[in-house]
Amino acid sequence: MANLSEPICALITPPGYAAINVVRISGKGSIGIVAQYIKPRKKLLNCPSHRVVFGTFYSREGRAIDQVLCTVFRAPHSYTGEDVVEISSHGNPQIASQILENLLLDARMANPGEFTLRAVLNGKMDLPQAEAVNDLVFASGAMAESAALMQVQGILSQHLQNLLNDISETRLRCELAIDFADQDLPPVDPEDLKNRISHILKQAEELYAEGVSQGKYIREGIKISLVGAPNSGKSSIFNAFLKYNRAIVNPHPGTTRDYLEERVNLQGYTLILYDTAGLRISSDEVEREGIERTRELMQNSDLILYLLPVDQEIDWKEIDELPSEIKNKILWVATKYDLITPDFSDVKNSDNLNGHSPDSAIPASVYAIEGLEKLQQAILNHFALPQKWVDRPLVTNARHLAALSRAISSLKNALQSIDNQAGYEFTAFDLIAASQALEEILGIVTTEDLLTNIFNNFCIGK
Ligand SMILES: Nc1nc2c(c(=O)[nH]1)N(C=O)[C@@H](CNc1ccc(C(=O)N[C@@H](CCC(=O)O)C(=O)O)cc1)CN2
Ligand SMILES: Nc1nc2c(ncn2[C@@H]2O[C@H](COP(=O)(O)OP(=O)(O)OP(=O)(O)O)[C@@H](O)[C@H]2O)c(=O)[nH]1
Ligand SMILES: [Mg+2]
Repeated sequence: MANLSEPICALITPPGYAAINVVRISGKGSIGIVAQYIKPRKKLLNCPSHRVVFGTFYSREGRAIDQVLCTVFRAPHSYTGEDVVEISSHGNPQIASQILENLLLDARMANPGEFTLRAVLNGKMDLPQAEAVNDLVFASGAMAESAALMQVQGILSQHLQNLLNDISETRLRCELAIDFADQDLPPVDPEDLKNRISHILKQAEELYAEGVSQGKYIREGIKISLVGAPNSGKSSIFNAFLKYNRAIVNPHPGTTRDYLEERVNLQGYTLILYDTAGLRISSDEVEREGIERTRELMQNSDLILYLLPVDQEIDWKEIDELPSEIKNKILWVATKYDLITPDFSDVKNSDNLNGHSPDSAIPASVYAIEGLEKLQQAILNHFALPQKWVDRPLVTNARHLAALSRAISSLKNALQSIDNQAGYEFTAFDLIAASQALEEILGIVTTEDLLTNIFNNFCIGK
């Protein structure tokens, strides 16, 4: 790993013209490095932490480059835990480049995520907090933002730490039973041990279940494909969700051939919508390829909106032949419902479909006022997602979920070992394995590979 505390610098605002640009330098001697270029020099050198100095930045040859504000953070009281200076200049990219060029005489360019990596290595934050910093930067909706912020604030870490403490205490009891088995101590009560482990297991399982059913959708968005017979109104619904005419809509069946993908925000959630080629037996080679892609998309979607237009005969054979794992993620939608009634305020699901649709079909129309409202609500209800914001520990990250799942297996083994009267060594062993899995999430045990992997996905300057 690169020399910790060696000064690193980067532009931390987007490159280009702006009101202000900010260049950050962190590491040993950062304040002195910047002071070489700033007048009044002494004022910067003597500046206490968390203060701002107004001055002029001069190039090494002595040419004035810009009037700047330097914000000083003194180790360990900074984002990275090192000495940090942030130099705000007028937002001309050439000015920022010149500032950076001068700093690069004594510092090197920061790698992606390197400031945050240092924050982790200097104990300013743990790994889930650092990962959440990146999630926060790339969050695509209010829900993802609130979940990431919870994690940045350490709410998830604290919860995991509590679980770790409970596991440790339980393990200690097992070890006492092993070490002092031959002494005259009150014997360890297996029921008490089981209760303790069950309690930990329950919390871990809840965290996992919520992570799988909500966390992933919050962080990565919900993949929803629009499928149905040709002309069932897929592209129209797609456009209505996007609020612009992205896809071609036409009375001619078979209009959409390849699928289209677009992201749209729904009440703070990101929906990744796919408009697809209509499902039907076709002799046209291009259309057949499109239909094949639709089938693949259905496999990969979190939810399928299967459109059943109220004015067409429905091909039940096509639907019956769908495999059950596909059927399980279908929401039936009765499209073009305005042809039955233009007023959506009092329609119930499924009424008036002439027996064409399953009972639970949701009425929808792109031509009626509020014609999509029931559908949008049904989508959110389907995932039982939080309505306002995330206000409790939530696992959103695949790495965390995988480790949590291993912790759960080990806790189950620990319970089993008590039931089997295998000996408390085995229980203690399983509890250690559970702890290790949780410690992996927190980054208590890490490898350079893991860190490189995580921080490579960050942007420069973070
Ligand atoms: N200008 C600027 N804005 C920013 C950041 C930054 O680094 N610079 N941040 C990051 O990218 C985020 C804020 N994160 C930060 C976290 C800790 C400290 C800090 O100075 N911590 C000290 C003092 C804490 C205190 O006074 O309570 C410490 O931990 O000791 C600064 C920024 C978002 N906004
Ligand atoms: N009355 C009514 N007509 C609709 C509605 N939605 C779509 N249509 C009409 O139905 C026809 C087909 O719409 P599309 O959105 O192109 O249907 P599609 O499922 O994408 O069709 P393909 O791409 O050919 O499979 C068009 O003439 C639309 O104007 C609706 O809500 N109400
Ligand atoms: Mg279409």
